[in-house]
Amino acid sequence: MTLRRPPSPRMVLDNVSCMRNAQQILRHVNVSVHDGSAIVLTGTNGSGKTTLLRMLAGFTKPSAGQVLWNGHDITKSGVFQQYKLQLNWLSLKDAMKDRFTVLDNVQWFEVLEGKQGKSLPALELMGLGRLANEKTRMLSMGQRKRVQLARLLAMDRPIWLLDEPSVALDDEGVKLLEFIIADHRKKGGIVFVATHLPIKMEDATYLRLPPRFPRRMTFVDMLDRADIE
Ligand SMILES: Nc1ncnc2c1ncn2[C@@H]1O[C@H](COP(=O)(O)OP(=O)(O)OP(=O)(O)O)[C@@H](O)[C@H]1O
Repeated sequence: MTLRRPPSPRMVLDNVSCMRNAQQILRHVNVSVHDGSAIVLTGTNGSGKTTLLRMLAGFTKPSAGQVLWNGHDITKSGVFQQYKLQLNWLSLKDAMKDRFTVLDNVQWFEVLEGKQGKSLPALELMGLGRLANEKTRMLSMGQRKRVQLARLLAMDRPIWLLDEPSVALDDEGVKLLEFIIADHRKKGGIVFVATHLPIKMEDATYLRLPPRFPRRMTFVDMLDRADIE
């Protein structure tokens, strides 16, 4: 009988720390990520969720430790050239051109990927088919977020880095987000999500980043005390 070795993780954050402006933001983060996994980053404002996503995207380098992809350090230039093609980044800055149509704003990214035919179905799935030929400046915030989600689908890359993806979405939008994340994972995709809001994801790994400073009394605490006294 031969014993099959378990698959190696696709990504490993190996004792990763990060400094910004001479300040320690992340300390000794360790996590192994297999295909199909979801990693949910939580923590108070300023705890470093976006910093961690930026590091995974290669915008910021770890000050110690390594991010490994297929066992290779992503900061090595030969590796990064390949790794960056795996990434899909969604943040509060939506990188959309207001004077372009909604469809153009998705298709542009799809064409850069050398792909075609996915943009309109992706917009339709997001409930925006009717608006595909409207100028993007006509959209509400939640509709813009749906366009960003359509872009994820049209670009179809394996590793999604999502910073607050549910902000501005209505209930149906959040369900669509949960659906596309589940579907992506079923196909082996990996999702990192930084969020303050609940997003349903089966068997997700939760990584709660500690607050950077001891908590001081806030206005909310004062209001709570006023209730008691
Ligand atoms: N460009 C920057 N240069 C230096 N320090 C930065 C920069 N951007 C953010 N920081 C610092 O890094 C810390 C972590 O910020 P980050 O945006 O990663 O937190 P977060 O957990 O995503 O917060 P939030 O919940 O508010 O989105 C903050 O305290 C901030 O002061």
